Amino acid sequence: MAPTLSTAQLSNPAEVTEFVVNKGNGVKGLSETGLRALPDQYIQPFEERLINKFVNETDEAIPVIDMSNPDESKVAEAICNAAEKWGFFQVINHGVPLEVLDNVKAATHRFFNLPVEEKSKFTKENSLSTNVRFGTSFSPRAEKALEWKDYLSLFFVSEAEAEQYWPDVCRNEALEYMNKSKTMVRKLLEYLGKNLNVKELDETKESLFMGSIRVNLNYYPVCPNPDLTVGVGRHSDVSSLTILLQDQIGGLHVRSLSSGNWVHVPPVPGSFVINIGDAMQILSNGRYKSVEHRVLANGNNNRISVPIFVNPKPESVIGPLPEVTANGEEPIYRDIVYSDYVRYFFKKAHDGKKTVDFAKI
Ligand SMILES: O=C(O)CCC(=O)C(=O)O
Ligand SMILES: [Fe+2]
Repeated sequence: MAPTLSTAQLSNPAEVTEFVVNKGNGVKGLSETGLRALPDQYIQPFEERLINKFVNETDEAIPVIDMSNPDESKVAEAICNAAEKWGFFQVINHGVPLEVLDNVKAATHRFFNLPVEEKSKFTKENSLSTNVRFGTSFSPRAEKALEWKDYLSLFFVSEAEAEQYWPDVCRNEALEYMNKSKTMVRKLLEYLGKNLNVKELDETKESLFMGSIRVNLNYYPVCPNPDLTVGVGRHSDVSSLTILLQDQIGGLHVRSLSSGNWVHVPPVPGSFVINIGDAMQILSNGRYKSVEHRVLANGNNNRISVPIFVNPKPESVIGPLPEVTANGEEPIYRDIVYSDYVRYFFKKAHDGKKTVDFAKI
């Protein structure tokens, strides 16, 4: 049965927070009450809502790269160019079986369609593992305005840990998705690394670029006033690389480095959206760009996405790679323990590109 909230409860911010955040109904539960107006705490400041003035006025588009091109040097060149000029690109014919993508999308719907009693077993308060977290918005306690999104975050430690703690309805599909994507991730990192004079992805480099992995299942339910809020606010990712699977609904926008316009990332069936994260921007001494992006709320459709955040190991020290600074290039970032960087990111609300300044010299 759909959850209910009275009109009086809906206009009381404390009651809404109790229902969405503490009781674990999420914005999906809120959306399913059939509410007609956006509760106040989801109303974003005016400047965060202006996106529609900028989109559709641009014919810019992020590159779509066919990874099956037999001329591998062309693929590598296109990827490195996109990483420098856009920080974002899409890949097709990437070698990850389409069935694996369909299965993880179906598993995402299965998880979010569970009754609230089941999902709330995985909230911060209830989850038996700190590596498994069902939540809403980005950081509800730090944010002045909330985001219209629920998520399940799965930090991979081991198959055994996942077996014990990840939700049954999506565990195998999320693991399969993560494992089957690794060959492609390695390829991308090899191409990006070679262009930085990193000769091979040995154990040390693997641990630095892809030493830890987090899979998120994101759910953006239908929103009563999508123009007043956001699905995800402006931010850049703290990963080295993010691999994103989106469904056919659309709504992800990327800030063009050359024009400042917000550019829509159109859903391309069977593709991945790839973006450079802050860790890679730091490791490459600013050569590869971790770019601002955001997701619009949608008034007509529910949307899901499934990012894989490919990260350094939490205990890794990241800073400009010696291969990059060997030729005398001045480092623009200091060395920093990756987990300190991530902690700083999660301590505050989404605020565009500001996190990376934390590592600036
Ligand atoms: O859902 C999307 O398209 C993007 C989500 C995102 O940017 C994130 O989870 O960091
Ligand atoms: Fe992101």
